[in-house]
Amino acid sequence: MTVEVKICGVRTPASLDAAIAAGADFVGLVFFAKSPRNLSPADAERLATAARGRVKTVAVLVDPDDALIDTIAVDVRPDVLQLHGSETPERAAAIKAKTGLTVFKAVPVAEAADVSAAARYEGIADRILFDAKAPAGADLPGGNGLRFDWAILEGASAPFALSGGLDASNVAEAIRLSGASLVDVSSGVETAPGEKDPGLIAQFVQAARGAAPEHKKAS
Ligand SMILES: O=C(O)c1ccccc1N[C@@H]1O[C@H](COP(=O)(O)O)[C@@H](O)[C@H]1O
Repeated sequence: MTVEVKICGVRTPASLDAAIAAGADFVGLVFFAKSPRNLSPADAERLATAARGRVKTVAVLVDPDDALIDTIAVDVRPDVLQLHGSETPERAAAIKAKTGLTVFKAVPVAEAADVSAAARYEGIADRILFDAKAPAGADLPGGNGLRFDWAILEGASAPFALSGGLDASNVAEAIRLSGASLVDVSSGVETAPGEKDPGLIAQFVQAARGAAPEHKKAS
């Protein structure tokens, strides 16, 4: 099984090109004012236009209102909406119905009970994205470079995505322990918050491609 890769927080044409050259499947465009990766809809539209037909784009949103969703869906035209806030299953379903887009729902994880709680999004979200729970009072709900115990995902319903503190040195182990079919990285391919590094992006994609979940490996 090939594990898909998402490079999140792409802000420049050079970073977009680096992700495509490395063979990423998705790039994430972040719409969250407090993030060092935040984009205006106009800048995101330019990047999404450059990406079209080369790599899938994911709009990363945190509790978006309908006006922002309309702007993103009409102007940016991403392939996927990633809901990274406290959106309820009902809200996620309404956003999916309104836009007709694929929806990834991020679920914050600190312990096994958080993984079970993701079941309420089954049949609504196209993919659950398990991300490390941000510390209380953190500015960002994601993109903090924090990880959690990947082994607690062993019983999660597949297919799911994994993020939180991944980098080229640990992504193969994360895939092996969790069984994730998509891995998502932001801080782990940066030299400073919001500054993507082409070499780190290439190393990350290569490391993820070489990995296979434990239970999928040939004996
Ligand atoms: O990256 C951000 O700035 C961000 C802001 C708001 C919501 C989500 C965000 N990113 C998501 O966080 C994880 C990756 O984080 P990291 O690799 O630990 O830095 C991933 O799901 C991003 O899509």
